[in-house]
Amino acid sequence: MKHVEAVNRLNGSMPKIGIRPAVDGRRGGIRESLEEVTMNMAQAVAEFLSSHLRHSNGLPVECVVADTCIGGVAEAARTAEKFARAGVGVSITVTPSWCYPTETIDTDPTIPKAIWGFNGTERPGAVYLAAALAAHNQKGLPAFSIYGKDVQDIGDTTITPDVQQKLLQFAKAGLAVATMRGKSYLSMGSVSMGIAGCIADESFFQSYLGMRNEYVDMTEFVRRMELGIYDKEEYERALVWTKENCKEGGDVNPPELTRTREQKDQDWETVVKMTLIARDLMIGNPQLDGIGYGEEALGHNAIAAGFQGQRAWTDFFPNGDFMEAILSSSFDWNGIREPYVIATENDTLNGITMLFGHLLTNAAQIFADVRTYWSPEAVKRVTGKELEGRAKDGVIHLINSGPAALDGTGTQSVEGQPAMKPYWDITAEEVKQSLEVTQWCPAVDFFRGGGFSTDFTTRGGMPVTMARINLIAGLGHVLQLAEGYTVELPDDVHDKLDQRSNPTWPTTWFVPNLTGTGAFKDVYSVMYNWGSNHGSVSYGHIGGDLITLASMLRIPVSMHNVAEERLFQPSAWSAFGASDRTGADFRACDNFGPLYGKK
Ligand SMILES: C[C@H](O)[C@@H](O)[C@@H](O)C(=O)CO
Ligand SMILES: [Mn+2]
Repeated sequence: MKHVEAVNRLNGSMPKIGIRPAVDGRRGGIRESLEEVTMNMAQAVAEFLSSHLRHSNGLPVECVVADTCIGGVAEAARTAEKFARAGVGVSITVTPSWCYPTETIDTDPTIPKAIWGFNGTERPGAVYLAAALAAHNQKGLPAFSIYGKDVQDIGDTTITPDVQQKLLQFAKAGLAVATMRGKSYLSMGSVSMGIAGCIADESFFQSYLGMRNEYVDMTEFVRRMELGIYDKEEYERALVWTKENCKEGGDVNPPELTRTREQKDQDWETVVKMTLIARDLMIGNPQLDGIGYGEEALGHNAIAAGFQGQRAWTDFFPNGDFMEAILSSSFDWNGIREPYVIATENDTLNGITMLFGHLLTNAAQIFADVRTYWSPEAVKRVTGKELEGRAKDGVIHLINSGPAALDGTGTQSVEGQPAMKPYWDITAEEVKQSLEVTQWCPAVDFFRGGGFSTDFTTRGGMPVTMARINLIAGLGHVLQLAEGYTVELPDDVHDKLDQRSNPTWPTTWFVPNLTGTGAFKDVYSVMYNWGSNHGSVSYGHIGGDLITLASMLRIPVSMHNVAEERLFQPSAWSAFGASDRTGADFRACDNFGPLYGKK
């Protein structure tokens, strides 16, 4: 299976990182002595970031360095102009020396910004850092502070590990902010079964994310299927691939609800067409121009989407599970490629959480219902077995029909452990294995129109982060997250518990890392404090990255289990209460307000 080449699927070029070497503007010795050291520092950061980061579509991350050191306002303005022309979406100012703060800082309010003030003392880089941050804070332009732990010698261009970690955490989150800006969330359908998260809150998308909302009625799928508005060649190829690679699972329906072989064969054709159509709706497809559908060829510039499905569609047509699962996965009949971000039930808030996770990890996400907390006692009662190992204090059952990416099987690995990787690191063998352990079961009674649900169980031992954005009247949007691990239960225990829920759906057994207090007192408390029916699961312990991203967007984080050392928010946040970081986050987000407009 080939890797699909890195391409930008959406309009607009990928955002760049702008590096700003700030210098003491005084001539006659001082500036001259600093020019080279400062520019070297900028080059070192540019080199470091572009060699460590890639965009989620696989394209390299490019850095743009200012033409000259920035000693005052004229050079700051020239740099801003260069950055605007180059498409810079994130800025990092670096300096080993004192400079004039208000003259040299980046004042573009919508660009996430950081300052690395070199920890040396031959020249006062940290004094500038503190004064420049004070200026940012005074002017309402929150910025991130990067200050190495150990003193270095002037001229030393090494980036110490603590500085590297901060640069990466900042840059990844900043690029996510810049990447989603100007893109769309496409609602295919509207509100599914009364789930409030499906109601697109346009002011959130516009003011907080800088995104547009686009909408299509689900009848658009019918029109495109009936009029043949899809690429017929691709459809034939997709159907052959699907028949060869997607194993139909057992039908658990009672005889009166079992669909005939003929109906099922037709359902396969429909779900494959739906997949092509949803993707074309999101990003367009030049092939459609060739068959006379120029407007459809353009798509909705959607970086994320959701499909209402239930019930308006699924009462009559096959469900969206195949479409959602395949698009959310890192491959299809065209090869191994970037996953699409698709929320089942058009839960926009979970869809955006998936987008955050995708842009931060570059990998696929698992969308799931947060369905059941199983205490050790309840498991014992039902199965007669004790939970053991990581599962010993109870587990949370994540399970939903729909878009759990097949990457969620855990058949990819990093150093022998299950993982979900960026598409360019995934091997053909890993894809094959994920298809082998997945069955596509005829949909159950919820879905009168048939369809096929993905059934697999996630391998245990994968470090993951479950997250979710919630909307609270009067407060606004808040993010919650829990870092933890997937676990595997012994087959007999798994089967008993799975049978009680829906054995035709994908299961992830999740155990959060506990801190012993608050929402992380025990596994039950995590379930109890979850803000909605859905969660999005990302590979890795990315809580720190999510918190950094949320702070850039001014979305407070209400619940997390991330150690203090990994929290990295704009420097102003500490002015809102340094000993109560969660409360400070709420106050700071409220104070500065959304990046792109009014609350
Ligand atoms: C099939 C059912 O309607 C499920 O889809 C339902 O339990 C949900 O997923 C609700 O989020
Ligand atoms: Mn659901």
